[in-house]
Amino acid sequence: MLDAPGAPDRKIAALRWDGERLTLLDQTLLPSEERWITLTGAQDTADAIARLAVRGAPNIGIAAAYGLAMAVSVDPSPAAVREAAATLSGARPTAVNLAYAVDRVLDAAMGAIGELGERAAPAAARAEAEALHSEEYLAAAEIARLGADLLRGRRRILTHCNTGALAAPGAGSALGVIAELAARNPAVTVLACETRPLLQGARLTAWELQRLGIPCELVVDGAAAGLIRTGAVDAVVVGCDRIAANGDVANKVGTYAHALAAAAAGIPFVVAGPTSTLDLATPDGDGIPVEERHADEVLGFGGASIAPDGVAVRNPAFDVTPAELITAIVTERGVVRAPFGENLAAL
Ligand SMILES: CSC[C@H]1O[C@H](OP(=O)(O)O)[C@H](O)[C@@H]1O
Repeated sequence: MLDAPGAPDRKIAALRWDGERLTLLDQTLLPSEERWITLTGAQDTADAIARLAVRGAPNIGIAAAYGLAMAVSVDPSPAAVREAAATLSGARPTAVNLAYAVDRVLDAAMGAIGELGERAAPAAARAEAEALHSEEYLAAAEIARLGADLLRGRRRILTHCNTGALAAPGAGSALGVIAELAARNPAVTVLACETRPLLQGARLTAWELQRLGIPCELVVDGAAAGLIRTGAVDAVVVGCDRIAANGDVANKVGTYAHALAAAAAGIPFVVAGPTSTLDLATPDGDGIPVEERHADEVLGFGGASIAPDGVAVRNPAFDVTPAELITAIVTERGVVRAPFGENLAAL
């Protein structure tokens, strides 16, 4: 099985599709265990997205697309198709890729039903999901190329959360840029922020970079600003979960702090992501829904409690970085700079 229809098999893939079933590398178990799970439809796929067994904006969308395609194969009636789409769309609120992907497959299924009847819906839904997967695979390669061109000569790169093959097809988004930069310049090194509370940086990015053979130093999130201030970082490169029409970007919580530090230090702060993450219907960052996750994620990890019983918790999973702090947004259609509003609309 390949990680994308027609794509060359890769060492790391977060999900695989065999034409009928979606299998996921359960990312909640990494790096200690590599366990693949097989899904059957909308509910188990939505559950996997909600608990971050599969995660990362593009891969959330692709998983949901295949989850809907599997559901349509079971029951292609319009009511069942719409219910399955709603189940999947409700899995997580921030990454616009989820709604984008579900809407594409839903439209394909409903269009087939309208034109040819319910029996045509499964093939139409499957084809749309596979088309999206292939598009995202190709987008990742172009983002890596354009991002590495942009950052030519930058060596010490700080990144946040996980944006590699575990988050998006192919080489990923921001980590794909970093991998291409490292392929062109062996002196490239990465400062990977651990990314509390679910530790996507410590558990996933460090794991990916080790497998890619790219030097990486793991840092606690709170160390990033000081390292940037003292000149230890040449550029910050991060992913995105939703880009508003004015260029404000929602990304993993902690990203805004890195943007502030980068601006204060005068180094580039670069966002990388496919245009499936662009939400021109949302005027600015204030309109982006920021997922608030369960307090337990903050109160402990791996079964160990790290806070007193009864303490109150806030656990926003994302924050919004204003466009004025962003040097450039690297998409597969080109590198976008300020004025972001008109330049994003022109993509
Ligand atoms: C390539 S998109 C990766 C993006 O998604 C992550 O969030 P989560 O791990 O909660 O899915 C994070 O915001 C990354 O930048």
